Parts: sequence; structure tokens; C-alpha cells
Amino acid sequence: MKITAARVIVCCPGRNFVTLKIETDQGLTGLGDATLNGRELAVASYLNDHVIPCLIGRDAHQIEDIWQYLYKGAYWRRGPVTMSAIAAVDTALWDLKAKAAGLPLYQLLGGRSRSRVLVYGHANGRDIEHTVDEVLRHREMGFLAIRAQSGVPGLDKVYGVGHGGFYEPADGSLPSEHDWSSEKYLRHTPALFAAVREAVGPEVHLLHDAHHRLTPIEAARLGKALEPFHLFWLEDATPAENPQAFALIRQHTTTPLAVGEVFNSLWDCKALIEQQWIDYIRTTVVHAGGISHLRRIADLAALYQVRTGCHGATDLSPVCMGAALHFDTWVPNFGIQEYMPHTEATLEVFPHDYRFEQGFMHCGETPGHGVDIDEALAARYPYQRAYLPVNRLQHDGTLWSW
Ligand SMILES: O=C(O)C(=O)C[C@H](O)[C@H](O)CO
Ligand SMILES: [Mg+2]
Repeated sequence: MKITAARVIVCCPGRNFVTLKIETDQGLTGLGDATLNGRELAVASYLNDHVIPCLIGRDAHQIEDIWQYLYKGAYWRRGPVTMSAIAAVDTALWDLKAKAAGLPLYQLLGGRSRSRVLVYGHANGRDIEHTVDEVLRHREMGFLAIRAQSGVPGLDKVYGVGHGGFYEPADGSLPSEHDWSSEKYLRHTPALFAAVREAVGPEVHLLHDAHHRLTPIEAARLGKALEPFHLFWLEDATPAENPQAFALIRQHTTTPLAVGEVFNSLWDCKALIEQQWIDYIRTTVVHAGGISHLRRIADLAALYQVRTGCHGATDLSPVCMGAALHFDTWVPNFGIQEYMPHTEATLEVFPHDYRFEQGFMHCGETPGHGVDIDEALAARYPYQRAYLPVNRLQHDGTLWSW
């Protein structure tokens, strides 16, 4: 099955998505997500200008060789742009192989390890009361695991909290500015979880994302303060460029830790997993080299009882979600999958066969990963430049992690 053409489709049905479509001499096509929020066109160029010319004429079945060719062959290894581009090729090739075999993708990975995929939803509120209401609303919708984020008194805009309507953090044609105070956040967050736990009782899994904004010792303090409320996980407690920072957090708290949505290779995860400094690894298909590389990360994690918790925000396209759900259906050390519903416009551009039911997602049974693109419709939503916000410390304007 020879690759005859490949094309990058950039569209903005409510937000930007970059999709790679690979065509073959057998008439089959495969799709891969290449969306890198706020840096979309860099990946589109990487694919168009540097990767696609190397794909034409290759055997689409040689997924591993093509992966190595793009990774080692670039000489310049890793990084989010490179690894998202490789991920798109890899995902499209797995989609093609599964279509050629006439099987849903999870069957090629080794078959079903579970009947359905536990997902967590997002409850965001402007204050504690509003967040509690949102958590209860998500429980009514059937979610068994819910991430809770709330506005912080004295801070104007905070990560994870929408300003009415559909939550989309990439909100400006230049980066918008948020203000930050770790002191205010650390005073507020334990009270938030005390109220949420009191309202939902012991059964619902609760999650929280500190979104890289704390220092290691502040993160340790938060983890300790949240212990009575038994979180499923505390995510991105501190930036993870220096994995050793998690050793410090670990010494102080039994709150489970999740990290890795910004990672793009096994090498980012290695020390955190091997030292058992984390409990969940958040890498997903689009930003970590596709199904082939994600499988390697999960296999390493399994040796240390670290489980998967794939990133699944709305800036990952339905193509990524479809592929991730096949991965989740197979991966033995599955933990949980993040799930934020896409807008109606996005779902129309990307017809898909996965579905949400009573707190779980189900991947479909159609051959491949089960997600397509309506190119004519996509063409009606041209790219719009959009950036993620930046954070500045409230008291003096120092640039901080967002
Ligand atoms: O979903 C999450 O946990 C996130 O932290 C979402 C990220 O902010 C988002 O994907 C950035 O593009
Ligand atoms: Mg996160």
C-alpha cells in the first residue's frame, strides 16, 4: 500500500485544528491530528515543507520504519513541533493499517482490555458555590470523575475558569494577560475541595489541575492540604522540566500526582516514572509521537505501576480523541481519560463514531480510529490566529507560568 499523496488541512470551526490526510494507491485514506495550540502553523509548515515530500512512495504499512525515519532522520530530535508532526503521520498510518485490515484500531494494538473508558469531565465556576453547582451538574450528566477549578477571590482571570459559555483558553489574537498570586490560590483551593467533597460525598472521583503555577514546596503544601478530600489526582503541581522537583512533593504528600500533557517524548517521562514520583502519565497521541510512541511510554509506566491519564482538552481534535480512545481501550495500565466535549461545529467537521454514556466513553467498531473530516465544511472555517494567555504575578508583574 503506497503513499501517493498527503495533505495538511487547517480549519477553525470554533478553534484551530491541523489535520494530516494521507492517501494511498489502494484508495484508502488515513487521518492524524497535528494540532499544537497557539503554534498551529509551525506544525503545518513542518509537515508541508519537510515531512510530506519524504512520505510519497513509501509503504504505508511500515509504520515503525517511517516513525524512525522521521525521528532519527531529522537529526534534530524531539520538541513539540517535531513530535506533533510525527504523531500526525503515525496516527494516519495506524488508521490506514486498521482500515486495510478491516478492523477497529484497538484490535491491532492487541485487542480490548476493558469494556469502556472512564473519563473525567470539567466543572468550572466563578467561585466555590458556582463550582459546587457545576460539579453536581456534571454528576447529574453521569460523570463519575470530575475536575473542579474555581475562580480565586482577588484574581481577575484564572486558568480553567470560563467566562460564560464554552471554555476556550486560546482567546486572543495576541496573548491576553492573567494575574497570579500563589498565596491567594493556596488559601482558596483547600476550601473549594472541602465544599465540593461535602456536596458530592465519597464516591465521585475529584481531580484538580494546578497548571504549573506552584513552586515545589507550595505544591507539597497543597497536596498535603488536599489529602482529607481524597483526590484522584493533582495535576501539573509544578513545572516538570526538572523532574527532581517531584521528589520533594512526594516526600510531603500522599495526594496522587499526574504530569505530562506538555511532554512530547519518553525521555521527558523517564525519570518521573522510574523514580515513581508520579502516579499518572498525561501524554497523549498528538503531542507525544502518535500511537507508536505513546505505547512505549505506557509500557515503561506499567513497570512502575504508573497509569495513563491522556490529555483530552478541546484543543486536541476529535481525530486525537478517536485514536486515544482506541489506545485507552487496549492499554493494560489505563487510569482515566480527560474528556471535554467539542463544539457542535467541530463535531460536524469531524464525523466520528465514539460516544459518551454514563461517565464512560466508547470507541466505535468501524475500521480505523473511527474519525473522518468533512473537507468541504472545514474549508468554510479558515484559520484564525489565537494565543494562549500569559500569567503575571499580581504584586509586581513578573512573568509566571500560566
Ligand atoms: O486539559 C488540561 O488539563 C489542560 O491543562 C489544558 C491545557 O491548558 C490546554 O490543552 C492548553 O492548550
Ligand atoms: Mg492540564
